Order: sequence, then C-alpha cells, then structure tokens
Amino acid sequence: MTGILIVEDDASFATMLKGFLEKNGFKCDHAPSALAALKCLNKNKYEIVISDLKMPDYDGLDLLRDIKKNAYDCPVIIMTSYAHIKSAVKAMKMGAFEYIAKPINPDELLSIIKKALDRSKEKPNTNTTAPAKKVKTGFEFVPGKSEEFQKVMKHVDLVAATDMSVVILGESGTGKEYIARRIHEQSKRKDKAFVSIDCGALTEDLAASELFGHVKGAFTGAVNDKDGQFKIANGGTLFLDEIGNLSYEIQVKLLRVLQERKVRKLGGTSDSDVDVRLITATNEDLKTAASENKFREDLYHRINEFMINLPPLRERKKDIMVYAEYFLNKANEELERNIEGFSEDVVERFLGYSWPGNLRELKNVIRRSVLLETNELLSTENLPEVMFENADITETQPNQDLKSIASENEKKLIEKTLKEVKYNKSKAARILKIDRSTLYNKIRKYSLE
Ligand SMILES: Nc1ncnc2c1ncn2[C@@H]1O[C@H](COP(=O)(O)OP(=O)(O)OP(=O)(O)O)[C@@H](O)[C@H]1O
Repeated sequence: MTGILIVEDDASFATMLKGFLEKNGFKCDHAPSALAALKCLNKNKYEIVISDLKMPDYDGLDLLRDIKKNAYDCPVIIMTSYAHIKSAVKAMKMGAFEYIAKPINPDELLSIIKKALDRSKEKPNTNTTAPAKKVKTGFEFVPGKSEEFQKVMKHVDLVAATDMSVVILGESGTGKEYIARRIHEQSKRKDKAFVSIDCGALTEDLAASELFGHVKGAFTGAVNDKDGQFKIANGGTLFLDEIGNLSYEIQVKLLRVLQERKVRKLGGTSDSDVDVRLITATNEDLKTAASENKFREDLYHRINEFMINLPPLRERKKDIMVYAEYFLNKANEELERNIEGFSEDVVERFLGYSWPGNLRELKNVIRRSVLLETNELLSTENLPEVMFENADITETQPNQDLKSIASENEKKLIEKTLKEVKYNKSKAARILKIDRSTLYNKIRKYSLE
C-alpha cells in the first residue's frame, strides 16, 4: 500500500480526503500542521506528501522548503485555491511535483497521484537523495508560431551547432527548460546526457555535493562516494535552472570547473576532466545582480556567451492557441476524454488573460477543464474564476479624464463578464466581487440589459 501524508489544518476536509484516498487503496496519515508533518516525515517513510498551501504560521511553502532541505525523497503535491495561484507557481519552482486547485476534483487528484508514483518508479537509483534533478521522459517540443517565438527558434538553431554557454531568460513556466533541451537535441552532444538541475530547490549544503559529487565521509551522511552531475553530464549538456540562487561560494567553485574543465569531489584530493556544455536559466536580471555583487560578474560573463530571451505567453498571443490545442490533445489522451475544441468565449478569455504561470498554467487549466467538461467543447464554466478577475483594461482615448476611463473600464469589464457567464447575474456578481443589487444598478446605469 502506498503511504500518503496529508498536511491540512482544516480537520473536516482532511478527514474527508483521508477517507477518499483510503477507499482508493492508499494508506494515509494526517498532520494538522507543517511542523507535525515534519515530525511524521522524520518517523515514517511516505511515497507522497499532499499539503495545503495556506496554513497559519508555517505554511506549505515552508514545509516544501524543509522537505527539500532535508532531502526527503517524496513528491509533494500542493493544494491551493486559485486565488493563490502565484504561490502555487512558486511552489512548482521550489520543486513541488504538481499543484491542484481547491475545490479538489477527486479524479484529478487520483490522476496526479498516479503520475507522481509513476515518476518515482522512473527515477534512477543514483545513490543520492538529490531532490533537484529532474528526470525527463517523453520530451515533445512544440514550436509556437508567433514572430517572437520564431526569433527565439532562429537563435536556438544558430547556437545549437556551437559549444557556447547559453543563458535563457524568461518568466517561470515559459518553457526555458524545453528550449535548453531543444538546443541539446540539435547539438553534436545529442547522444550524450542532458542533465537538468533546479538550483532553486538546492540548499547550499546539497548544491556542492549535487554538482561536484562527494567522497565517502566528506560530511555527516556521506555514506558512499557519489558522482556529481557534472560528471554524469560528461560529454553532454548540463542545464542549471534558477542559477541566480546558487550561493557565492558555489559560484566560485562553478567558475573554477568551467575555466579549468576539471571537477573535484567534496572531500576529494584529485581532479577529473569534464567536458560539459552549460545552459543556464534565470528569471531575474543577472547583469543587475552582478552589478549589485549578488552574482559574480566573472561567472556571469563565463556563462553568458549567448543570451536567449523567452517572452511571456501574454506577449506572444499567437502562440496561445497553438499550445492550447496541444495541451487539449494531451489531456484528452491522458484522461481518456474526447473534448473537440474550445468555445468562442474560451478562446476570447485565453487571449485576454495574462497567464502569470505561462505555459505551465495553460496546461494545468486545460487539464482541469477537460476533466470537468461535460460538453463537446471546453466552455468558460470550468475555467478558474481568477481568469475573469483580471479582464484586460481597455485602451484609452485621447482627452479622456480618469473618471470616464474608470467608468468605461468598469462597463467593459461587466459586459465581458456577463457574456462569459452567459448572463448568469449571480455568477457575474461573484466573479466581480460585488453584490447582486450593485450589479443590477450598474447594468441599468450602463444600459447593458
Ligand atoms: N516548446 C514546448 N513544447 C511543448 N510543451 C512545452 C514547451 N515549452 C513548455 N512546455 C510545457 O510547459 C511546461 C513548463 O515548461 P518548462 O519547465 O520548460 O518552463 P520553465 O520556464 O523552465 O519553468 P521554470 O522557470 O518554472 O523552471 C512544461 O512542463 C511543458 O509541459
């Protein structure tokens, strides 16, 4: 039986969730707080942790950080409301396996648990507890068709043929790792390893051992010799995601490896040659970080022989429906559904929404909607409410004063929301966070009836 640890401060919801999972053949423990969860993790081995994000004092993100720090080797699934989607995206960057929106859809949860278990089975036994190494299978690269993405692809094609170090700059979820992998697969190193490390999920202690390896006895817990990822990637490509998170000391060591092309294990006395192409990703401006002495300038120049700027999804609107179609096909396959496409309203909302979590968010929204949809086409009914909260502000006309711009925007937002919910006024009022009588007054004021 698979052991699942449920971390949830809402006791009745936790009991319900536990009952549901046990009915489905899982053995569960419940921890009412993140601290209680750490105690359970110290005592027992779990295959999966399902944790609430928002808990008083010490929340799901703190717990996730500590799980990674202590190298408990189990995937963490974060439960969150759509209002906290940004924290969920942060959780993914910190190494969460997946997030699921509350109210929890039981089939969606079972599907994520199954994936987490499959992923754990795929993990090679590398004699390491490394939480940050991602094992990628079934890589399928879909190119966008916007001019912005075409430009990126041109740069990818050009740089792939060289051995230059590449920095990929872009918001979380824009596809930086996919671009890195694409460069590797088009390079002469394609038959060798592509190793991906998420530096954001590595603590300082783990980072050195993870990157460079260690010899037995180098520190408490180093019970065997271990090769670092530089050695494992030898001949191939090493992708360091969130490189800005590496400490100054690790940056110094990294620079030495890159300059001398030699790596020495922690506690070791000899060097071995390594031939690795380095691709790094960041969503912060490393140049500024370097000028503020937060990132070593010499390392910055060494890793930045070529820079690729991957724009956020909202700035390459022509790509949105390309990926939406792709993720729809994938979700149909995975969930054994047959949704044929998107309603016009959905397309309009997809194009108007700002997608703070970029492609990753688009994929999750579609997967969830596919699961919930009962019609042939995906409808706005099943889109998360947050997608209606940030409806785009209209462009302004010359000579408009603030008051008239505000009214104009208000009118447009109400009109758009009403359309999206098919004039269901209770729903519209809820989305707009106003009461029904205020909504009726505004509908009258703007003649929207
Ligand atoms: N070119 C692509 N083709 C198909 N799917 C893609 C592509 N790019 C991104 N994706 C999808 O979007 C998800 C996020 O992509 P990726 O992990 O590369 O983003 P990232 O920018 O590295 O994110 P982070 O900064 O959070 O690590 C992927 O899991 C994949 O499903």
